[in-house]
Amino acid sequence: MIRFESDELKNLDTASLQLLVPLHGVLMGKEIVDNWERVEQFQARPDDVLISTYPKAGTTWMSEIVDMIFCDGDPEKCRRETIYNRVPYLEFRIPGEPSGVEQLEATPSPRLVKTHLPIKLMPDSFWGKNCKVIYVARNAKDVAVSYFFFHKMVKALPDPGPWDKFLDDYIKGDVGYGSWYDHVIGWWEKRNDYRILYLFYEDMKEDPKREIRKILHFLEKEMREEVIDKIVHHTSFQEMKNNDMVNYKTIPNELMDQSTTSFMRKGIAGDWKNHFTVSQNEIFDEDYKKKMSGTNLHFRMEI
Ligand SMILES: Nc1ncnc2c1ncn2[C@@H]1O[C@H](COP(=O)(O)OS(=O)(=O)O)[C@@H](OP(=O)(O)O)[C@H]1O
Repeated sequence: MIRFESDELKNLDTASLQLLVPLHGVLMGKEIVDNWERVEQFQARPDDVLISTYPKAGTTWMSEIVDMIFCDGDPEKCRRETIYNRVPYLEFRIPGEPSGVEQLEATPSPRLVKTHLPIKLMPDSFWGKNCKVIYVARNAKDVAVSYFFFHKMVKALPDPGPWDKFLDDYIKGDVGYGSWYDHVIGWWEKRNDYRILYLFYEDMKEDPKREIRKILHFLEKEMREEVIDKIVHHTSFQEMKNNDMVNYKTIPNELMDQSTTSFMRKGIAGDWKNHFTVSQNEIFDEDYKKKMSGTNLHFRMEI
């Protein structure tokens, strides 16, 4: 279990964690890259369920929904542990704590696994074992804003600088996990080759019950109406914001400083309109049109 209590971690200079290095052309945290062999050779199990997203697209939300399903809709069972111990983060690595791979190796089946890896970096074992994957995609502009605030909060990420600079880096894919475009398109193109359920954050906001039904169908599970309603309630933004087992408040301030902005920040579709200037939006839209021109993948920028 990750407790963020080790002496090694307490004495760590967080600046050493902020370095991004390319891995097969994708910028990633150096700690992840240093541990890459273990990730690449990870042994999936056939009943693993993988939750995959580009950062800030709704991973924690989906993780809580799927764990609620696995716990037959019992919120008390979900409160047994923090989300990062219930749904280990495959490529996670921080000195002094078990890595995501180590955590997963010690987790009994059926396991829920979190990843932000682009599909081209996925360990082969997930495909060999025909694992089910739930992918959540969120519109590029809201992800940019959420990722910017996340960089300000998380001391293991590089200082994002001012918003204008961060947006520029993000458009170019010069951020951790690389280009949003490569990520959402890469997973979209393979959605019919493997058992992938491709969902959208905006659809979940619009009608969470409808999307939870899709998840239940995909996981071949049935639930009574009132249990589904309970899951919708327990995984609403307000409930999750106040739930210390999912809002990351258990992480020490030195690693994640939530004093100015919270992990559960706004939880809406369309917040980008409060942050993009008219000119930033024009530049973004022009670049977006080019990069998305070859795909039939469509996003709603607001609902
Ligand atoms: N229940 C619920 N409903 C709606 N929105 C929610 C919910 N839970 C988390 N969130 C919002 O998701 C954003 C965090 O994304 P991730 O969980 O993918 O972050 S991470 O990449 O795993 O760090 C972050 O988005 P922003 O508020 O826009 O920053 C969270 O607020």
